Amino acid sequence: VYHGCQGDPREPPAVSSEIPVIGHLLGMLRYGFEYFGLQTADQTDSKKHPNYPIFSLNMLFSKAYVITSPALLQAAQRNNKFLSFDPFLMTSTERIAGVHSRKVLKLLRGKQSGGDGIAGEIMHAMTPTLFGTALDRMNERMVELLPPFVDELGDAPTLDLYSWCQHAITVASTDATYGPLNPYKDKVVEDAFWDFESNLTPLLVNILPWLTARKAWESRKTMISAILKYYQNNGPDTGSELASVRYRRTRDAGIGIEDTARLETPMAIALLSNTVPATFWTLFDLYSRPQLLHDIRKEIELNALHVATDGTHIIHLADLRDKCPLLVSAFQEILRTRTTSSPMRCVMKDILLADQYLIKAGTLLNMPSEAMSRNQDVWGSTAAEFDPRRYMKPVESVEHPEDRKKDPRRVGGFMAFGVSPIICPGRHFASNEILGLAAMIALRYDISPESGVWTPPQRNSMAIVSIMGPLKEGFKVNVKRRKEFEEKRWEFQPQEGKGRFPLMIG
Ligand code: HEM
Repeated sequence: VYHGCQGDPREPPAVSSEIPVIGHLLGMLRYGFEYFGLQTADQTDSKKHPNYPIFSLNMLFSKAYVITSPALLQAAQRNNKFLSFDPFLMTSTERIAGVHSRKVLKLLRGKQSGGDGIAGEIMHAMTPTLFGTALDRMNERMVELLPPFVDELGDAPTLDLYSWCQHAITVASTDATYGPLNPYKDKVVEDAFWDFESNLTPLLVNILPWLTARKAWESRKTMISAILKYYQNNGPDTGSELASVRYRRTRDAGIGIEDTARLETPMAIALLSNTVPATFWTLFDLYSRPQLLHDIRKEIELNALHVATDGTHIIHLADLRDKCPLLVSAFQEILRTRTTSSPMRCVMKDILLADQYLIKAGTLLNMPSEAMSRNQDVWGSTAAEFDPRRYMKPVESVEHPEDRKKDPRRVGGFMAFGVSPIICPGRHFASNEILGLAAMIALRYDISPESGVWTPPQRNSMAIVSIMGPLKEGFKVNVKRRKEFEEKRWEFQPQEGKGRFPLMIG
């Protein structure tokens, strides 16, 4: 528990809000975790947002420190054992998943907070299910499902590209995870999930949620009963290792089947809420740059497209990974420039960060990517620019000799998949899915915005857990089949043991 500001001169400087006392709290309710990033230095408004390496925000009953410098981010990483994610995990278990049993919450809570540490164990057990042969199996299923969606893309001349991404990714990702009895196969359950995910803020605020968060509350009920049915029909037996490991570990810990179903609701958030907007922005950022799109099409066509004797056009995923460095680099640049990742930890003990700044036990520590992703110490003088070749190794950039001097490793600045030691284990599955889809669409279709201009659409701040800028409304586009690839049969070919992408992590 934080006992108020002690006024220690070593504490980071406080930043005031326009509305006294409750301003920062209201800001968080309005903008979600993105609010912390909005407080960091901004070239257009440098007086209101002083360029401190760390500052504090008084939040009525608590205090949050916001780190904006990569050096202090690394200092925080060195003190990781005093920074905990557990309180957030428990809040999300209660408010998002809706688990209220004291006994179950104690089982799940971290050992350092007096619990049995089961939530941490389940998380730990998931990591190997998203690598190696388990990842191969999920990729195989996922890429079987995507081509029919891409085939249909050209059927209607105008469509909402965001809804299209949402439906295709939901079907392919949940089927690859849950198998033939996938509870999200039912469109009612799919729609319930997106109503739930897009309205999480009132659930988290938790004031009479059955009234104030009605949509999310009702949608969650629909999801839970579908997941329960999936368990009753032994769905995990025919699902991925990810689904069966989560089910088994939870049940083995002594948690009842209904609470196990509740605990499964946040899994769909991890699986979908970043991948969908990341797919949309990947398409948006490639199609809005005609020269880059042209270069990437050429790269894929030359290196990853194979034509079988019966004329089937096959995109090899391992070739996208190993032989299309521009595509992989541009994807990471899109993640760097679009992410609103803002890792948050609870401070468990007073820490003197970098021998200079005192951060006090019971406060929150936030590390918003807005500041880090654009920091010149990390990214050099082009930090503010979109450079699709930024991550290419020297040998890969024959056409661009100026890239030879670049060091592809950037410590402390790439935040899209989190910061060590909490790094997204689903990043390889997501990259296979997003890059496979983007590659096939790029070859087969021309896409232009219905409005005539690629103006970035508005984002939905109520979808508080997504860090990839989910949209508030859709984005209408015109789609035209490219002449050279009309009327062809298309497939993906995954390759055993080659599912991991060489991605940057923070
Ligand atoms: C482009 C897509 C994705 C992005 C940008 C992304 C991003 C992230 C980030 C930033 C974190 C760390 C959160 C924090 O520190 O507070 C995270 C954690 C996590 N992600 Fe992802 N993610 C993506 C896709 C996926 C997928 C497809 C899965 C599952 C198959 C997944 C599963 C997870 C899990 C389980 C964690 C928690 C890890 C832990 O606590 O140790 N993610 N992700």
